[in-house]
Amino acid sequence: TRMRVDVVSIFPEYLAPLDLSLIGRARASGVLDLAVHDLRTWTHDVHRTVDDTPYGGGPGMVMRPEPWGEALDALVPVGEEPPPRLVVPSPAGVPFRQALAHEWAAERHLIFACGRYEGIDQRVLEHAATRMPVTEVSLGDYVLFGGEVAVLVIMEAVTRLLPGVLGNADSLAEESHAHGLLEAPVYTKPPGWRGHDVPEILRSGDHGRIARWRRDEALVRTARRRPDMLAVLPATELDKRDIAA
Ligand SMILES: N#Cc1c(-c2ccc3ccn(Cc4cccnc4)c3c2)n[nH]c1N
Repeated sequence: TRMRVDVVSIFPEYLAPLDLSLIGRARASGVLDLAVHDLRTWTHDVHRTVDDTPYGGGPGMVMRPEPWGEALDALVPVGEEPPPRLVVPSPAGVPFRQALAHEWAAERHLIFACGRYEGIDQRVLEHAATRMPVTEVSLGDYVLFGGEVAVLVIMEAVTRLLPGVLGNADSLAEESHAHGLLEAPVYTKPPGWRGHDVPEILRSGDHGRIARWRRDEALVRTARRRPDMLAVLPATELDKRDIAA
């Protein structure tokens, strides 16, 4: 197996979609070995308590350190080399981008800690960092209830980069953010649909002109929707299309 992934959550059923489609296939092909664990496995009281009131006051509850400590002890064999990476989705995390997906696709073992409530006691991450690399990561500037949906997103972005998971590797090459621009629009049959026609050029068979048309469309879209992405393009890319302002 190329990659082992452990996910710990108090809502393990939230991760059920990881059994489907591409990720299901990656698991079946043996390239990905995924296990989802219920954090309450590592509680010992009759109520299986995972949360408590926050020191310093404030609203909501905080996830207790003890169950997380025992969960990580159970999931990280002593002396595992290289150590797994612990990924903790959090509103306070570093932005999750394609570069991180590529980095994490090269890991042998990932452990995802799904927080809920107001988050996980920070000492869990501090202690884990003495044994393994730890990354707090955020999907974006909006507030979710917990880390589970972030793990679904991260797992999709990472798994599709594993060898043999994507059917035709070409679609990797063309994907957005690979050439630093947004994707050009895509079309398929019928050529005319509800009065909307496919751009003639795409049906011309002139592959040179089609490639140019797609790049122009990608640049226009990027300039309109994500000017921030253009700011970081190497100048040569802009010069090529002489759209430098
Ligand atoms: N990744 C990611 C996230 C989260 C996220 C992730 C984990 C947890 C665990 C608990 N919460 C709720 C919560 C805690 C503190 C303040 N506000 C909300 C989470 C939110 N929100 N937005 C993102 N992009």
